Amino acid sequence: MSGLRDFRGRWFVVKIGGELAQDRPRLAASVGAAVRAFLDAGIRVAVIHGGGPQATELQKKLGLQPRMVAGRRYTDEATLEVMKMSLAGQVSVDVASAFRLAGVPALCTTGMSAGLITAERRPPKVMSGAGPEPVDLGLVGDVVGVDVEAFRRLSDAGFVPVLGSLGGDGRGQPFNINADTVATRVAAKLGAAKLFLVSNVPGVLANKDDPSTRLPTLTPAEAREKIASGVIQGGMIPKVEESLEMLEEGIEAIHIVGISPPEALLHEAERPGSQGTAFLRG
Ligand SMILES: Nc1ncnc2c1ncn2[C@@H]1O[C@H](COP(=O)(O)OP(=O)(O)O)[C@@H](O)[C@H]1O
Ligand SMILES: CC(=O)N[C@@H](CCC(=O)OP(=O)(O)O)C(=O)O
Repeated sequence: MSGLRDFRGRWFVVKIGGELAQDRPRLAASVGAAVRAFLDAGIRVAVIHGGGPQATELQKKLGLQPRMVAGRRYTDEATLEVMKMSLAGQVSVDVASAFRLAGVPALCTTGMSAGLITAERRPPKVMSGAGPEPVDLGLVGDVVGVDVEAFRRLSDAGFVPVLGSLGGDGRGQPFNINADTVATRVAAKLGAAKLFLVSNVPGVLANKDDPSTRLPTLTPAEAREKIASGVIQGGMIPKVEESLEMLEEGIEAIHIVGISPPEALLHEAERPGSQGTAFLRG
């Protein structure tokens, strides 16, 4: 067990899945309260949020057909407009509202602002689960830079930077980026002590349909075995794969955790493995 004060002056990065932003009071009571406690302990916090379900709903309202390829959204010009509207609009304001409720000074924007997240267009790639041909996802970006100094200045000024998962290149072209990807890259570049991927499940489950089968801790070797044996599937695969890659780049611990009970995130930070799944190095 480690006290939060042991992390004074270090960074914690928290990723919020879009689904969680749909219930603001619940988000405030769980993630909001935990972030408030981190700040009170002198920890620097950055937040990345997604907005997948909201974007899908808006696409459908506009008569557009969402096209997901191996968990990533094919993004043409019209889809990028939808991502701007949902990530920088609806979800950003809903997340700001939850943090306001929790007394957290969140500055909500996207990675497009200043030079926070630099991205470049992802070249066509063969993707696991999407056949043998390289897939061109359109205006989807890879993170190639994080302005660590800008994060630090916002934190020094008393703000919690909260970013929707858009990034831009030197010519100002915005790209849609998976929010788990942004969060893992930001955590690695900030040298974060902890990354929390807060999702709609309580952690990695031995049986994905039974929340009582949560695995408290996983080493990289165990996690790879669980992917190979099919225990970890679907949306959880990229989350775990990216996490393992980032552990190698220096993040000390990654926690996949839910928001039920509301104290789950805070208790997981204090006692790794008590409420979620903690990935620990080696
Ligand atoms: N072993 C597993 N443990 C937990 N969740 C799993 C597992 N295998 C597959 N999943 C699925 O992964 C989903 C979480 O990924 P995703 O929907 O991409 O989350 P988010 O929107 O928070 O990024 C869960 O809702 C669950 O359906
Ligand atoms: C390229 C790509 O797939 N981008 C994601 C960005 C939002 C996201 O990641 O939202 P969640 O965290 O709610 O899943 C998307 O368009 O859905």
